[in-house]
Amino acid sequence: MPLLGCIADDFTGATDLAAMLVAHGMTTVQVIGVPRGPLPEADAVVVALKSRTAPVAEAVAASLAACDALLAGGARQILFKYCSTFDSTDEGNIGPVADALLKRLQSGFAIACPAFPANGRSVFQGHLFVGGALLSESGMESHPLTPMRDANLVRVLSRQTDGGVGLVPFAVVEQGETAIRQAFTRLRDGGRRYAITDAVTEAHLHAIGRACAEHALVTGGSGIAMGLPQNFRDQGLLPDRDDADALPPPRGAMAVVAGSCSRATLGQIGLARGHVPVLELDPLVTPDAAALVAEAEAWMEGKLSDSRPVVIAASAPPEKVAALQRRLGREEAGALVERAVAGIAAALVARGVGRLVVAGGETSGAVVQRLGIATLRIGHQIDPGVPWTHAEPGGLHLALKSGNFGARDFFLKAFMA
Ligand SMILES: Nc1ncnc2c1ncn2[C@@H]1O[C@H](COP(=O)(O)OP(=O)(O)O)[C@@H](O)[C@H]1O
Ligand SMILES: O=C(O)[C@@H](O)C(=O)COP(=O)(O)O
Repeated sequence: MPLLGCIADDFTGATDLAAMLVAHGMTTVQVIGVPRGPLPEADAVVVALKSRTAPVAEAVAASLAACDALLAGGARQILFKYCSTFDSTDEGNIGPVADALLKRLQSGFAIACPAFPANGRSVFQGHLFVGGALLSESGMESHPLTPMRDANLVRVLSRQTDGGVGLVPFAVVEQGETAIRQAFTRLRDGGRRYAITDAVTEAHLHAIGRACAEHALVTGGSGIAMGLPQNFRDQGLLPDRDDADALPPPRGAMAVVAGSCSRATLGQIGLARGHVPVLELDPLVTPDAAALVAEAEAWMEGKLSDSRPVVIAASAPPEKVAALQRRLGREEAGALVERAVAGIAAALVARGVGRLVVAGGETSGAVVQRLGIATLRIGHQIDPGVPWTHAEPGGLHLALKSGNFGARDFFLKAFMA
């Protein structure tokens, strides 16, 4: 019976969260989509949805169904995981999903904290920073699906909910658990539904986690999960574990597919170019998913190997993304490329690839669905937020990389023993 039930709004986000829980001693299984049968045996279950950019009503319905399944399976606390860059539009989906979950849990208050210091995401005076840059100047302002042009999270979340949004500022968080608890109480008693909570360091996240021990719903990035396992240990519910990340040995050829257009992924493709075979597809020249798959299939013949990866990318810089979107519309442009990358992943697996890295959140969702994967057991992290996982059915070793995550040599490093 899981202690913690998690709902993640995309698949890379789900593995990022699951890796955080494993690193803090909870065995964790990621379930793809709303669980239909009994929950897998683990301390934490992460339900991976593809709801970040779905229409609001769909995102709410899927999140509630996931919540119900987790509660029915015995979960004692629900964590709603969204992106550490708060990816959403003014219509949602973070506000509407959190509102619906609070109502279902008969609770009136939750924190919202996307901070993830190991990946440079910090929240200060309610403003989200990526490294040293405000969110709105970090590259995220050009995201193909959820351009983030305002770094003030109190304002951003206020546009997505009819509940009041307050702030627990840095000066309070610095004082630790008791001060944070008191600030939560003041905000709740003052009629606020959400507390954007500043966090710059992991010590802040541990203190915030402790202050949330009794909250029915916690919302945030994966960073917020680092303080939660200790609450269960303190209650005598979670034993000490040091082998939560064990996986079977990997086999087969190595490949990377990329549909993320983030600065980090473009840099990783650039570095890989000098070291391994790289195919860069141009959906602007070939705006047809089947034709892009056929081009990739022809290219991959004779190139697959057990000793170094191939990289196949549809990723493009902002001008090219904007051009395809002008031609096809934002949603169709994204969907076309996702279909193409998913088809290419299936072709790679059919030709013996046993170790696959997928770059991009939406892209990973499309690939996992195309491959018919039901669960992912979580292994060790390659870089913060990106673990190797073992997929069932099929036994594929899969790493789902958030577009923004990973060092520049990620596509090479992932395959080093
Ligand atoms: N060349 C391109 N033109 C337009 N859209 C693209 C292109 N390449 C990828 N995309 C789309 O951009 C989106 C990237 O989102 P995602 O996969 O979530 O990456 P990230 O993790 O960086 O957010 C996907 O919908 C993908 O299909
Ligand atoms: O919180 C994060 O940054 C990631 O876990 C995440 O959600 C990544 O989403 P994508 O950038 O769309 O991969």
